Amino acid sequence: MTASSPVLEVEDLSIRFQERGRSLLAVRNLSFQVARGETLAIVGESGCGKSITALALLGLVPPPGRAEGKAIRLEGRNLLGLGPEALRDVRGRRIAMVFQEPMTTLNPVLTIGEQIVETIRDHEPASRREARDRALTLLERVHIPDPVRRFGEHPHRLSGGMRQRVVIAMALACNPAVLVADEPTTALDVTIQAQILDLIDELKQGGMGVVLITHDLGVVAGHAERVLVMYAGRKVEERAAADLFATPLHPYTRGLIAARPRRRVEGGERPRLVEIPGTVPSLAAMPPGCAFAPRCASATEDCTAAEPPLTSLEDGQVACLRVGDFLAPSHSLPHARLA
Ligand SMILES: Nc1ncnc2c1ncn2[C@@H]1O[C@H](COP(=O)(O)OP(=O)(O)OP(=O)(O)O)[C@@H](O)[C@H]1O
Repeated sequence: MTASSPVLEVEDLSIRFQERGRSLLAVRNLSFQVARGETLAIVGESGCGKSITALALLGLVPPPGRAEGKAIRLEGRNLLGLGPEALRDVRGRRIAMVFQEPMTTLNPVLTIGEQIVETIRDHEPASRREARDRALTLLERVHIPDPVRRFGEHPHRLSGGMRQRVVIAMALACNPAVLVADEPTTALDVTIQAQILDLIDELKQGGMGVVLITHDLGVVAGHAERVLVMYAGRKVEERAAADLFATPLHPYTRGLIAARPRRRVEGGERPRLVEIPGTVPSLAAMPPGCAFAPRCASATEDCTAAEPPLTSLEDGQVACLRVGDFLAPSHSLPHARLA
């Protein structure tokens, strides 16, 4: 593999669960790539398959659920089909994950320092002293003030934002090639959210690829180069972030953008939040054709007849039968043209 090849390549990933004797696909035929130093945001409402995709990247789909397909290639190595030992070795060392709630990762009875030292020594033959020095450097890297004092403190002494910084420090302990962050800021207040996202931006300057999972498109703006929109387990649009915000193509993406909470402009009214009507269908009751059709104001009869294929654009992909109409010259969509 070369320096310019993607650090992570997912090819035709499906995730299967068994429920009451039925086999259900929570994720279907998902493909994407992440380059070095790039953030790919995966967005969609609750239940669209974002978290289970994140878990699959780390080989953590809870059994009897199963990830299947062609490849989850990390630095050129296919993780699909690796045994539990080999996966455990890759996890933490080459790919690491940060969850929404830091206390799910932190052990309340160990000090911050002990936990980072343990993480380092789990993966590398470092002496206690070396691991301690590296832990202190990591605390500095994630901008924890007074790291020597914090090293000896327990997690409950820290604020939510500081705890999330510690979790990120642990994720970085072995210099992973890819960081998967699943709603890393949802539990935090708005100012702290921005600081954590800025920190992730800073860390990826070193070449780490980032997969940022969120239901909130507001989080994505300014913090992701590309955006993949999922609906009912499927990719429905993938574009460069700037293009997606300027000219969203899939009606679901447009709905998510309209539903995005926005701040009030000084002196003005808070922009109205437009909810997408209806809810994400359950896996056991997928509607025929396009899964979004029952909630879509643009849907026609054709949309319920067959599932729309994922169409390539010059700058990405979209799965909507009506995309040709949205791309017509009267629709001023300057960046998007069919490839
Ligand atoms: N262990 C499991 N067993 C059966 N089905 C599951 C399991 N985990 C997830 N699913 C199903 O997979 C689908 C996708 O769930 P997932 O949690 O990935 O969605 P999400 O978009 O991340 O939503 P959220 O933001 O609420 O986590 C859902 O329909 C869910 O019911």
